Amino acid sequence: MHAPRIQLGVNIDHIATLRQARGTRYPDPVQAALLAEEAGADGITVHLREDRRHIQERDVRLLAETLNTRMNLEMAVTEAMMRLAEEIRPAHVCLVPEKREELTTEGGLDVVGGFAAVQAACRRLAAAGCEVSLFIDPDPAQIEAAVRAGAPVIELHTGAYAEAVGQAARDEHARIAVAAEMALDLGLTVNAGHGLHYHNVEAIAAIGGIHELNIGHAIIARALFVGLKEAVAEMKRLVIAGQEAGLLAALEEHDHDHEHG
Ligand SMILES: CC(=O)[C@@H](O)[C@H](O)COP(=O)(O)O
Ligand SMILES: NCC(=O)COP(=O)(O)O
Repeated sequence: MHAPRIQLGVNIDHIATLRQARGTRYPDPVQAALLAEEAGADGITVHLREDRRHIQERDVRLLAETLNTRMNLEMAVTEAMMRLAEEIRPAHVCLVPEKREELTTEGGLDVVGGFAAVQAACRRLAAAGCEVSLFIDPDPAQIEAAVRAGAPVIELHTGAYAEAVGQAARDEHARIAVAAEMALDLGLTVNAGHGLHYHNVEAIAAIGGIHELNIGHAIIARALFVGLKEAVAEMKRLVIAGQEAGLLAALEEHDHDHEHG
């Protein structure tokens, strides 16, 4: 059974969080991005938040001129962000919900509730040459709305899975797997991310057909102890191992059905 190798997008927001805490020039997210690429990152993700708590507009502009892979710009659907994306034209734009008071992105984008605005944003970004992704919960209604809005890609929010334990984690994993299958059947490219770390990532990578995982916080945290290149390389090994385990399980299931069916 052949499948394209799963991609790892490294989110470097948390490098900028450390810099912004003191208002220094270091650590530099651009330097981090280049090291992550050298260590095997397939793309670099940045979330330019409205409150500018980590990544700054200048970082996005510098990255656009420096990256050797591709930028995935996460942003809210606001007119100011739309204009910036249309000017910079990142390879990928992921539309995300944003609340100023949140610690981190709490839920997925409500494509159903904000349909007209999301659809208009998808059209504008596609016209600017960006591949648009919608960061949504693993919810059939949101997936169906993403297709209607014209987004070719979704990123399934794995935060609830990452926070759950025991049976609840297994239930959240099943929700993501069912959502991924539905989205693939509808012709979408399926990415996933948020809260993934070295102990919970393989089970998500094992879900059939996932194209890319975007991971930041855990990689940057691990980099404190092993260095950024090693932290990225370790995560990449786990992601690929997870995908291979998933493919093997699918093959065994197929053989079993064939023999007994
Ligand atoms: C949308 C998403 O999941 C990431 O961009 C994540 O939100 C980054 O971290 P912060 O939530 O700390 O900005
Ligand atoms: N879209 C998810 C992302 O970019 C990384 O989120 P996290 O790993 O920092 O939680």
